[in-house]
Amino acid sequence: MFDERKFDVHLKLLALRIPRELCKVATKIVNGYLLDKPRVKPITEDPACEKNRYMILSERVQNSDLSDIPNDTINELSGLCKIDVVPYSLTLGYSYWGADHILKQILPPGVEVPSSFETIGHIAHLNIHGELLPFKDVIAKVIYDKNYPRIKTVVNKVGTITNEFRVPKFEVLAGENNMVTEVKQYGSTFKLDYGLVYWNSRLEHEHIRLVSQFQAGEVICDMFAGIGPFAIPAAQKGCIVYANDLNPDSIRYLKINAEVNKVDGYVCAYNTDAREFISQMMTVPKLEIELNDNTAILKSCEQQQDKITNQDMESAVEVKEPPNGVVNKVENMEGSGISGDASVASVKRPSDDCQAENGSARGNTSPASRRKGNKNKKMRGSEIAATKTWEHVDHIIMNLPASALQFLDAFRGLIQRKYWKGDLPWIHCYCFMRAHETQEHIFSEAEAALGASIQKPIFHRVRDVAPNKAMFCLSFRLPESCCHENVSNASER
Ligand SMILES: C[S@@+](CC[C@H](N)C(=O)[O-])C[C@H]1O[C@@H](n2cnc3c(N)ncnc32)[C@H](O)[C@@H]1O
Repeated sequence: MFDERKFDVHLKLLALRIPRELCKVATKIVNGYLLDKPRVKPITEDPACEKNRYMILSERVQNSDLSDIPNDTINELSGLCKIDVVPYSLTLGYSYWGADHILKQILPPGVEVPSSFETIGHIAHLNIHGELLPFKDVIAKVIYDKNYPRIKTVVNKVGTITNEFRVPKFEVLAGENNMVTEVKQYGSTFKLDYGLVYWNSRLEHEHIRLVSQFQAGEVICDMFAGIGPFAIPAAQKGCIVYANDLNPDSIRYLKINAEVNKVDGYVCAYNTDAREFISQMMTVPKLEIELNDNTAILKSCEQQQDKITNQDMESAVEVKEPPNGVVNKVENMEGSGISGDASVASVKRPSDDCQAENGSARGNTSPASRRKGNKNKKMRGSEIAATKTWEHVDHIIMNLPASALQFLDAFRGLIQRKYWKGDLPWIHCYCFMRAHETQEHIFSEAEAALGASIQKPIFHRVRDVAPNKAMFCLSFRLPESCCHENVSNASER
Protein backbone atom coordinates (compact mmCIF):
# COMPACT_ATOMS: atom_id res chain seq x y z
CA MET A 1 0.00 0.00 0.00
CA PHE A 2 2.88 2.31 0.84
CA ASP A 3 6.54 1.92 1.70
CA GLU A 4 6.81 2.43 5.45
CA ARG A 5 10.48 3.35 5.09
CA LYS A 6 9.56 6.64 3.50
CA PHE A 7 8.60 7.94 6.95
CA ASP A 8 12.08 7.23 8.36
CA VAL A 9 13.87 10.20 9.84
CA HIS A 10 17.60 9.63 10.48
CA LEU A 11 19.14 11.66 13.30
CA LYS A 12 22.90 12.06 13.65
CA LEU A 13 23.43 12.60 17.38
CA LEU A 14 26.14 12.40 20.02
CA ALA A 15 26.15 10.26 23.16
CA LEU A 16 28.20 10.17 26.37
CA ARG A 17 29.64 6.80 27.26
CA ILE A 18 29.30 6.60 31.06
CA PRO A 19 30.00 3.75 33.54
CA ARG A 20 26.63 2.11 34.28
CA GLU A 21 26.74 2.84 38.04
CA LEU A 22 27.30 6.61 37.46
CA CYS A 23 24.44 7.12 35.00
CA LYS A 24 21.98 8.31 37.63
CA VAL A 25 24.26 11.07 38.95
CA ALA A 26 25.45 12.01 35.44
CA THR A 27 21.84 12.37 34.27
CA LYS A 28 21.23 14.96 36.94
CA ILE A 29 24.35 16.91 35.88
CA VAL A 30 23.54 17.05 32.13
CA ASN A 31 19.85 17.54 32.75
CA GLY A 32 18.44 19.65 29.90
CA TYR A 33 21.03 18.42 27.35
CA LEU A 34 19.72 14.88 26.90
CA LEU A 35 17.53 13.75 24.01
CA ASP A 36 13.93 14.69 24.73
CA LYS A 37 11.58 12.85 22.37
CA PRO A 38 8.31 11.16 23.27
CA ARG A 39 8.61 7.38 23.62
CA VAL A 40 12.44 7.41 23.16
CA LYS A 41 14.59 6.69 26.22
CA PRO A 42 17.72 8.91 26.31
CA ILE A 43 19.75 6.27 28.16
CA THR A 44 20.55 3.04 26.35
CA GLU A 45 22.99 0.14 26.41
CA ASP A 46 26.54 0.48 25.09
CA PRO A 47 26.64 -2.18 22.31
CA ALA A 48 30.37 -2.69 22.89
CA CYS A 49 30.56 -3.06 26.67
CA GLU A 50 27.91 -3.97 29.20
CA LYS A 51 29.71 -2.04 31.95
CA ASN A 52 28.81 1.24 30.23
CA ARG A 53 25.67 2.93 29.04
CA TYR A 54 25.04 5.61 26.42
CA MET A 55 23.48 8.89 27.42
CA ILE A 56 22.08 10.28 24.16
CA LEU A 57 22.49 14.02 23.86
CA SER A 58 19.90 16.35 22.45
CA GLU A 59 19.94 17.53 18.80
CA ARG A 60 21.09 20.90 20.17
CA VAL A 61 24.48 19.41 21.05
CA GLN A 62 26.25 19.27 17.68
CA ASN A 63 29.95 19.55 18.58
CA SER A 64 31.89 16.56 19.85
CA ASP A 65 33.97 18.89 22.10
CA LEU A 66 30.68 19.58 23.94
CA SER A 67 31.16 23.32 23.46
CA ASP A 68 27.31 23.60 23.25
CA ILE A 69 27.11 22.69 26.96
CA PRO A 70 28.17 25.26 29.63
CA ASN A 71 31.62 24.84 31.16
CA ASP A 72 30.28 24.42 34.69
CA THR A 73 28.29 21.39 33.61
CA ILE A 74 31.24 19.88 31.77
CA ASN A 75 33.55 20.48 34.76
CA GLU A 76 31.10 18.84 37.15
CA LEU A 77 30.77 15.85 34.82
CA SER A 78 34.62 15.59 34.48
CA GLY A 79 34.83 15.40 38.28
CA LEU A 80 32.57 12.34 38.14
CA CYS A 81 34.29 10.36 35.37
CA LYS A 82 36.30 10.58 32.17
CA ILE A 83 34.14 12.15 29.45
CA ASP A 84 33.89 9.91 26.41
CA VAL A 85 31.80 11.31 23.48
CA VAL A 86 30.66 8.91 20.70
CA PRO A 87 28.53 9.45 17.57
CA TYR A 88 25.02 8.00 17.81
CA SER A 89 22.59 7.35 14.92
CA LEU A 90 18.87 7.18 15.62
CA THR A 91 16.14 6.38 13.10
CA LEU A 92 12.57 7.41 13.89
CA GLY A 93 10.45 5.22 11.61
CA TYR A 94 6.81 4.41 10.80
CA SER A 95 6.27 2.72 14.15
CA TYR A 96 7.45 5.85 15.97
CA TRP A 97 5.24 8.47 14.34
CA GLY A 98 1.59 9.07 15.29
CA ALA A 99 -1.29 8.76 12.82
CA ASP A 100 -1.59 12.50 12.46
CA HIS A 101 2.10 12.93 11.46
CA ILE A 102 1.93 10.11 8.92
CA LEU A 103 -1.40 11.12 7.39
CA LYS A 104 -0.20 14.71 6.97
CA GLN A 105 2.59 13.39 4.77
CA ILE A 106 0.32 11.13 2.74
CA LEU A 107 -2.64 13.42 2.15
CA PRO A 108 -2.69 16.46 -0.14
CA PRO A 109 -1.73 19.69 1.61
CA GLY A 110 -4.61 21.68 3.09
CA VAL A 111 -7.05 18.79 3.64
CA GLU A 112 -8.35 18.08 7.13
CA VAL A 113 -6.52 15.03 8.49
CA PRO A 114 -9.05 12.42 9.69
CA SER A 115 -7.01 10.97 12.54
CA SER A 116 -9.91 10.94 15.04
CA PHE A 117 -12.78 8.45 14.90
CA GLU A 118 -15.68 7.05 16.90
CA THR A 119 -14.80 3.91 18.86
CA ILE A 120 -17.37 1.15 19.35
CA GLY A 121 -15.68 -1.70 21.22
CA HIS A 122 -12.92 -2.95 18.90
CA ILE A 123 -14.34 -1.01 15.91
CA ALA A 124 -13.12 2.39 14.64
CA HIS A 125 -15.88 4.19 12.73
CA LEU A 126 -14.64 6.70 10.12
CA ASN A 127 -16.70 9.11 8.04
CA ILE A 128 -14.48 9.52 4.99
CA HIS A 129 -16.12 11.27 2.08
CA GLY A 130 -15.50 13.78 -0.69
CA GLU A 131 -11.90 14.53 -1.61
CA LEU A 132 -10.57 12.04 0.95
CA LEU A 133 -12.35 9.02 -0.56
CA PRO A 134 -9.42 8.06 -2.85
CA PHE A 135 -7.28 7.82 0.32
CA LYS A 136 -9.74 5.79 2.42
CA ASP A 137 -7.69 2.55 2.41
CA VAL A 138 -4.46 4.22 3.36
CA ILE A 139 -6.18 6.27 6.10
CA ALA A 140 -7.76 3.08 7.48
CA LYS A 141 -4.41 1.23 7.44
CA VAL A 142 -2.68 4.03 9.38
CA ILE A 143 -5.50 4.21 11.93
CA TYR A 144 -5.45 0.43 12.31
CA ASP A 145 -1.65 0.23 12.68
CA LYS A 146 -1.55 3.07 15.17
CA ASN A 147 -4.38 1.80 17.37
CA TYR A 148 -3.99 -1.98 17.25
CA PRO A 149 -4.75 -4.03 19.39
CA ARG A 150 -7.36 -1.70 20.92
CA ILE A 151 -8.83 -1.31 17.41
CA LYS A 152 -9.17 -4.50 15.38
CA THR A 153 -11.63 -3.36 12.68
CA VAL A 154 -11.76 -0.05 10.79
CA VAL A 155 -15.01 0.76 8.97
CA ASN A 156 -16.25 3.65 6.88
CA LYS A 157 -19.85 4.80 6.64
CA VAL A 158 -21.15 4.50 3.08
CA GLY A 159 -23.75 7.04 1.93
CA THR A 160 -26.45 8.43 4.20
CA ILE A 161 -28.81 6.50 6.45
CA THR A 162 -32.02 5.75 4.60
CA ASN A 163 -33.47 2.72 6.42
CA GLU A 164 -35.98 3.05 9.23
CA PHE A 165 -33.75 1.14 11.66
CA ARG A 166 -31.27 4.06 11.48
CA VAL A 167 -28.39 1.68 10.77
CA PRO A 168 -25.69 3.06 8.45
CA LYS A 169 -24.14 0.91 5.73
CA PHE A 170 -20.48 0.23 6.46
CA GLU A 171 -17.51 -1.05 4.48
CA VAL A 172 -14.68 -2.71 6.36
CA LEU A 173 -11.46 -0.99 5.27
CA ALA A 174 -8.87 -2.57 7.57
CA GLY A 175 -8.57 -5.41 10.09
CA GLU A 176 -10.94 -8.28 10.70
CA ASN A 177 -14.42 -8.35 9.21
CA ASN A 178 -16.18 -8.59 12.57
CA MET A 179 -18.96 -6.17 13.49
CA VAL A 180 -20.05 -7.94 16.68
CA THR A 181 -18.60 -6.06 19.60
CA GLU A 182 -19.13 -5.02 23.20
CA VAL A 183 -19.19 -1.58 24.80
CA LYS A 184 -19.44 -0.43 28.39
CA GLN A 185 -21.39 2.62 29.53
CA TYR A 186 -21.59 3.67 33.16
CA GLY A 187 -21.40 0.13 34.49
CA SER A 188 -23.67 -1.47 31.87
CA THR A 189 -22.37 -3.84 29.22
CA PHE A 190 -23.85 -3.76 25.71
CA LYS A 191 -23.29 -6.42 23.09
CA LEU A 192 -24.24 -5.46 19.57
CA ASP A 193 -23.70 -6.06 15.89
CA TYR A 194 -22.70 -2.62 14.65
CA GLY A 195 -23.70 -3.58 11.11
CA LEU A 196 -27.24 -4.54 12.11
CA VAL A 197 -28.40 -2.27 14.94
CA TYR A 198 -28.41 1.41 15.84
CA TRP A 199 -25.72 2.51 18.28
CA ASN A 200 -24.31 5.94 19.07
CA SER A 201 -21.63 6.16 21.75
CA ARG A 202 -22.05 9.96 21.83
CA LEU A 203 -25.44 9.53 23.53
CA GLU A 204 -23.90 7.96 26.63
CA HIS A 205 -24.29 11.09 28.72
CA GLU A 206 -27.89 11.59 27.61
CA HIS A 207 -28.83 8.00 28.44
CA ILE A 208 -27.58 8.47 31.97
CA ARG A 209 -29.03 11.97 32.34
CA LEU A 210 -32.53 10.71 31.58
CA VAL A 211 -32.27 7.51 33.60
CA SER A 212 -31.06 9.53 36.60
CA GLN A 213 -34.56 11.07 36.70
CA PHE A 214 -36.20 7.67 37.17
CA GLN A 215 -36.90 6.13 40.58
CA ALA A 216 -36.61 2.46 41.52
CA GLY A 217 -39.97 0.76 41.08
CA GLU A 218 -41.20 3.15 38.37
CA VAL A 219 -42.63 1.78 35.13
CA ILE A 220 -40.92 2.87 31.93
CA CYS A 221 -42.02 2.37 28.31
CA ASP A 222 -39.28 2.82 25.72
CA MET A 223 -40.94 3.05 22.32
CA PHE A 224 -37.67 3.07 20.27
CA ALA A 225 -35.40 1.15 22.61
CA GLY A 226 -32.63 -0.06 20.27
CA ILE A 227 -30.38 -2.50 22.13
CA GLY A 228 -31.31 -0.94 25.47
CA PRO A 229 -29.09 2.03 26.44
CA PHE A 230 -32.01 3.58 28.35
CA ALA A 231 -33.76 0.32 29.21
CA ILE A 232 -30.83 -1.58 30.75
CA PRO A 233 -29.59 1.15 33.16
CA ALA A 234 -33.21 1.91 34.10
CA ALA A 235 -33.76 -1.77 34.90
CA GLN A 236 -30.47 -1.84 36.83
CA LYS A 237 -31.90 0.98 38.88
CA GLY A 238 -34.91 -1.17 39.76
CA CYS A 239 -37.42 0.20 37.21
CA ILE A 240 -39.81 -2.09 35.37
CA VAL A 241 -39.09 -1.54 31.68
CA TYR A 242 -41.22 -2.29 28.63
CA ALA A 243 -38.83 -1.87 25.71
CA ASN A 244 -39.80 -1.95 22.07
CA ASP A 245 -38.01 -1.69 18.73
CA LEU A 246 -39.05 -2.40 15.17
CA ASN A 247 -35.65 -3.88 14.33
CA PRO A 248 -35.66 -7.60 15.27
CA ASP A 249 -31.87 -7.58 15.62
CA SER A 250 -32.07 -4.72 18.13
CA ILE A 251 -34.56 -6.71 20.19
CA ARG A 252 -32.37 -9.82 19.95
CA TYR A 253 -29.47 -7.84 21.41
CA LEU A 254 -31.70 -6.06 23.92
CA LYS A 255 -32.63 -9.46 25.36
CA ILE A 256 -28.98 -10.57 25.35
CA ASN A 257 -28.04 -7.34 27.15
CA ALA A 258 -30.78 -7.73 29.72
CA GLU A 259 -29.34 -11.16 30.51
CA VAL A 260 -25.70 -10.04 30.45
CA ASN A 261 -26.54 -7.26 32.92
CA LYS A 262 -28.70 -9.61 35.00
CA VAL A 263 -31.88 -7.53 34.64
CA ASP A 264 -33.91 -9.87 32.43
CA GLY A 265 -36.44 -10.05 35.26
CA TYR A 266 -37.05 -6.30 34.89
CA VAL A 267 -37.19 -5.94 31.10
CA CYS A 268 -40.04 -6.94 28.79
CA ALA A 269 -39.02 -6.81 25.12
CA TYR A 270 -41.36 -6.11 22.18
CA ASN A 271 -40.67 -6.11 18.46
CA THR A 272 -43.34 -4.06 16.76
CA ASP A 273 -44.12 -0.58 15.46
CA ALA A 274 -43.98 2.07 18.20
CA ARG A 275 -47.62 3.13 17.72
CA GLU A 276 -48.81 -0.45 17.96
CA PHE A 277 -46.61 -1.02 21.03
CA ILE A 278 -47.87 1.98 23.00
CA SER A 279 -51.43 1.19 22.03
CA GLN A 280 -51.00 -2.35 23.39
CA MET A 281 -49.46 -0.98 26.57
CA MET A 282 -52.38 1.36 27.22
CA THR A 283 -55.28 -0.75 25.99
CA VAL A 284 -57.41 -2.05 28.82
CA PRO A 285 -57.89 -5.80 28.22
CA LYS A 286 -61.41 -6.98 27.53
CA LEU A 287 -61.40 -9.27 30.55
CA GLU A 288 -60.39 -6.36 32.76
CA ILE A 289 -63.32 -4.37 31.43
CA GLU A 290 -65.67 -7.33 31.95
CA LEU A 291 -64.30 -7.86 35.43
CA ASN A 292 -64.79 -4.19 36.14
CA ASP A 293 -68.34 -4.31 34.76
CA ASN A 294 -69.12 -7.51 36.67
CA THR A 295 -67.77 -6.04 39.85
CA ALA A 296 -70.03 -3.07 39.28
CA ILE A 297 -73.01 -5.38 38.65
CA LEU A 298 -72.10 -7.45 41.69
CA LYS A 299 -71.88 -4.35 43.82
CA SER A 300 -75.23 -3.17 42.58
CA CYS A 301 -76.66 -6.68 43.16
CA GLU A 302 -75.25 -6.73 46.67
CA GLN A 303 -76.72 -3.33 47.33
CA GLN A 304 -79.99 -4.54 45.88
CA GLN A 305 -79.85 -7.68 48.04
CA ASP A 306 -79.02 -5.67 51.16
CA LYS A 307 -81.98 -3.49 50.41
CA ILE A 308 -84.24 -6.50 49.91
CA THR A 309 -82.90 -8.25 53.03
CA ASN A 310 -83.57 -5.15 55.02
CA GLN A 311 -87.06 -5.02 53.62
CA ASP A 312 -87.36 -8.77 54.30
CA MET A 313 -86.51 -8.17 57.89
CA GLU A 314 -89.20 -5.63 58.02
CA SER A 315 -91.78 -7.36 55.88
CA ALA A 316 -91.67 -10.88 54.43
CA VAL A 317 -91.27 -10.37 50.65
CA GLU A 318 -89.63 -12.62 47.98
CA VAL A 319 -85.82 -12.19 47.63
CA LYS A 320 -84.41 -11.98 44.10
CA GLU A 321 -81.02 -13.71 43.59
CA PRO A 322 -78.36 -11.88 41.54
CA PRO A 323 -77.71 -13.48 38.12
CA ASN A 324 -75.97 -16.85 38.62
CA GLY A 325 -73.25 -16.15 36.09
CA VAL A 326 -72.08 -13.06 37.89
CA VAL A 327 -71.85 -14.70 41.28
CA ASN A 328 -70.20 -17.84 39.94
CA LYS A 329 -67.61 -15.93 37.97
CA VAL A 330 -66.55 -13.81 40.90
CA GLU A 331 -66.69 -16.72 43.33
CA ASN A 332 -64.54 -18.77 40.98
CA MET A 333 -61.94 -16.01 40.84
CA GLU A 334 -61.83 -15.71 44.57
CA GLY A 335 -62.40 -19.30 45.58
CA SER A 336 -59.93 -20.91 43.20
CA GLY A 337 -57.16 -18.56 44.19
CA ILE A 338 -56.80 -17.39 40.55
CA SER A 339 -55.85 -13.78 40.68
CA GLY A 340 -56.78 -11.04 38.25
CA ASP A 341 -53.27 -11.40 36.76
CA ALA A 342 -53.98 -14.88 35.49
CA SER A 343 -57.10 -13.76 33.69
CA VAL A 344 -55.22 -10.85 32.15
CA ALA A 345 -52.42 -13.12 31.03
CA SER A 346 -54.85 -15.30 29.12
CA VAL A 347 -55.61 -12.44 26.72
CA LYS A 348 -53.58 -12.75 23.52
CA ARG A 349 -51.41 -9.64 23.35
CA PRO A 350 -47.70 -8.85 23.07
CA SER A 351 -47.27 -9.24 26.82
CA ASP A 352 -47.79 -12.94 26.20
CA ASP A 353 -44.46 -12.84 24.36
CA CYS A 354 -43.05 -11.07 27.36
CA GLN A 355 -44.53 -13.79 29.51
CA ALA A 356 -42.71 -16.36 27.42
CA GLU A 357 -39.45 -14.45 27.69
CA ASN A 358 -39.63 -13.47 31.33
CA GLY A 359 -41.98 -16.08 32.68
CA SER A 360 -44.47 -13.33 33.31
CA ALA A 361 -47.09 -10.99 31.91
CA ARG A 362 -48.58 -7.70 32.98
CA GLY A 363 -50.79 -7.70 36.05
CA ASN A 364 -52.00 -5.53 38.87
CA THR A 365 -49.42 -4.03 41.16
CA SER A 366 -50.37 -0.55 42.31
CA PRO A 367 -47.92 2.32 41.63
CA ALA A 368 -47.45 2.76 45.34
CA SER A 369 -46.40 -0.82 45.99
CA ARG A 370 -44.10 -0.79 42.96
CA ARG A 371 -42.24 2.24 44.25
CA LYS A 372 -40.75 -0.02 46.88
CA GLY A 373 -38.46 -1.43 44.13
CA ASN A 374 -34.91 -2.05 45.20
CA LYS A 375 -31.89 -1.53 42.99
CA ASN A 376 -30.03 -4.55 44.26
CA LYS A 377 -32.92 -6.85 44.88
CA LYS A 378 -33.73 -9.37 42.17
CA MET A 379 -37.32 -8.77 41.17
CA ARG A 380 -39.70 -11.64 41.61
CA GLY A 381 -41.20 -12.73 38.29
CA SER A 382 -44.59 -11.92 39.75
CA GLU A 383 -43.78 -8.23 40.13
CA ILE A 384 -43.33 -7.54 36.44
CA ALA A 385 -46.21 -9.97 35.80
CA ALA A 386 -48.32 -7.88 38.12
CA THR A 387 -47.75 -4.58 36.33
CA LYS A 388 -50.79 -3.16 34.56
CA THR A 389 -49.42 -0.62 32.11
CA TRP A 390 -52.94 0.64 31.27
CA GLU A 391 -53.27 1.69 34.91
CA HIS A 392 -49.96 3.42 35.37
CA VAL A 393 -46.70 4.20 33.58
CA ASP A 394 -44.26 6.78 34.90
CA HIS A 395 -42.10 7.61 31.87
CA ILE A 396 -42.33 7.08 28.13
CA ILE A 397 -39.12 7.44 26.10
CA MET A 398 -39.25 8.32 22.39
CA ASN A 399 -35.73 8.48 20.96
CA LEU A 400 -36.23 8.64 17.22
CA PRO A 401 -35.28 12.29 16.74
CA ALA A 402 -36.02 12.42 13.01
CA SER A 403 -39.72 11.64 13.49
CA ALA A 404 -40.65 11.04 17.16
CA LEU A 405 -42.71 14.27 17.30
CA GLN A 406 -45.00 12.83 14.63
CA PHE A 407 -45.53 9.70 16.72
CA LEU A 408 -47.09 11.82 19.50
CA ASP A 409 -50.46 11.48 17.74
CA ALA A 410 -50.45 7.91 19.08
CA PHE A 411 -51.40 9.35 22.50
CA ARG A 412 -54.63 10.97 21.34
CA GLY A 413 -57.40 9.34 23.36
CA LEU A 414 -55.09 6.44 24.21
CA ILE A 415 -55.29 6.38 28.00
CA GLN A 416 -58.58 5.32 29.60
CA ARG A 417 -58.75 7.75 32.52
CA LYS A 418 -61.25 5.54 34.33
CA TYR A 419 -58.67 2.77 34.69
CA TRP A 420 -55.58 4.98 35.11
CA LYS A 421 -54.17 5.47 38.58
CA GLY A 422 -52.16 8.50 39.65
CA ASP A 423 -50.41 11.07 37.48
CA LEU A 424 -50.23 10.75 33.73
CA PRO A 425 -46.81 9.70 32.36
CA TRP A 426 -43.88 11.93 31.53
CA ILE A 427 -43.11 11.87 27.81
CA HIS A 428 -39.46 12.31 26.80
CA CYS A 429 -39.55 12.98 23.09
CA TYR A 430 -36.29 13.52 21.17
CA CYS A 431 -36.16 15.76 18.14
CA PHE A 432 -33.84 17.74 15.88
CA MET A 433 -33.90 21.51 15.66
CA ARG A 434 -32.42 23.28 12.63
CA ALA A 435 -30.76 26.70 12.83
CA HIS A 436 -33.83 28.46 11.36
CA GLU A 437 -36.21 26.78 13.83
CA THR A 438 -37.08 27.79 17.40
CA GLN A 439 -38.31 25.89 20.43
CA GLU A 440 -41.77 27.25 19.63
CA HIS A 441 -41.69 25.38 16.28
CA ILE A 442 -40.99 22.13 18.08
CA PHE A 443 -43.51 22.89 20.72
CA SER A 444 -46.33 23.61 18.26
CA GLU A 445 -45.48 20.50 16.23
CA ALA A 446 -45.76 18.43 19.41
CA GLU A 447 -49.08 20.04 20.39
CA ALA A 448 -50.48 19.62 16.87
CA ALA A 449 -49.63 15.90 16.95
CA LEU A 450 -51.07 15.46 20.44
CA GLY A 451 -54.14 17.58 19.74
CA ALA A 452 -53.65 19.08 23.19
CA SER A 453 -51.73 21.89 24.78
CA ILE A 454 -48.62 21.03 26.75
CA GLN A 455 -48.00 22.59 30.16
CA LYS A 456 -44.54 23.38 31.50
CA PRO A 457 -42.40 21.64 28.85
CA ILE A 458 -38.70 21.14 29.49
CA PHE A 459 -36.27 21.49 26.59
CA HIS A 460 -32.87 19.95 27.01
CA ARG A 461 -30.12 20.41 24.42
CA VAL A 462 -28.56 16.98 23.95
CA ARG A 463 -25.81 17.64 21.38
CA ASP A 464 -24.97 19.36 18.14
CA VAL A 465 -25.24 16.82 15.35
CA ALA A 466 -24.21 19.16 12.51
CA PRO A 467 -23.23 22.84 12.21
CA ASN A 468 -26.88 23.80 11.74
CA LYS A 469 -28.65 21.02 13.56
CA ALA A 470 -28.97 20.14 17.27
CA MET A 471 -30.66 17.26 19.07
CA PHE A 472 -33.09 18.13 21.87
CA CYS A 473 -35.16 16.26 24.41
CA LEU A 474 -38.64 17.67 24.98
CA SER A 475 -40.04 16.43 28.30
CA PHE A 476 -43.57 17.07 29.48
CA ARG A 477 -46.38 15.38 31.35
CA LEU A 478 -49.01 13.97 29.02
CA PRO A 479 -51.90 16.47 29.06
CA GLU A 480 -55.12 15.31 30.73
CA SER A 481 -57.06 16.30 27.62
CA CYS A 482 -55.29 13.49 25.71
CA CYS A 483 -57.13 10.89 27.79
CA HIS A 484 -60.06 8.90 26.56
CA GLU A 485 -62.99 9.45 28.88
CA ASN A 486 -65.49 7.23 27.15
CA VAL A 487 -64.97 3.79 28.67
CA SER A 488 -67.56 2.08 26.46
CA ASN A 489 -65.15 2.59 23.54
CA ALA A 490 -62.44 0.53 25.20
CA SER A 491 -60.82 -2.07 22.99
CA GLU A 492 -62.82 -5.23 22.51
CA ARG A 493 -59.77 -7.35 21.83
C1 LIG B 1 -32.25 6.71 17.19
S1 LIG B 1 -32.44 5.00 17.52
C2 LIG B 1 -32.50 5.03 19.30
C3 LIG B 1 -32.14 3.72 19.94
C4 LIG B 1 -31.88 3.82 21.45
N1 LIG B 1 -33.03 4.29 22.16
C5 LIG B 1 -30.66 4.70 21.73
O1 LIG B 1 -30.82 5.70 22.43
O2 LIG B 1 -29.56 4.38 21.30
C6 LIG B 1 -34.09 4.74 17.02
C7 LIG B 1 -34.56 3.29 17.10
O3 LIG B 1 -35.93 3.28 16.70
C8 LIG B 1 -36.19 2.11 15.95
N2 LIG B 1 -37.36 2.40 15.12
C9 LIG B 1 -37.43 3.10 13.97
N3 LIG B 1 -38.72 3.19 13.54
C10 LIG B 1 -39.47 2.56 14.47
C11 LIG B 1 -40.86 2.33 14.62
N4 LIG B 1 -41.75 2.77 13.72
N5 LIG B 1 -41.29 1.65 15.70
C12 LIG B 1 -40.40 1.18 16.63
N6 LIG B 1 -39.08 1.35 16.53
C13 LIG B 1 -38.61 2.04 15.48
C14 LIG B 1 -34.90 1.86 15.18
O4 LIG B 1 -34.77 0.49 14.83
C15 LIG B 1 -33.84 2.33 16.19
O5 LIG B 1 -33.34 1.26 16.93
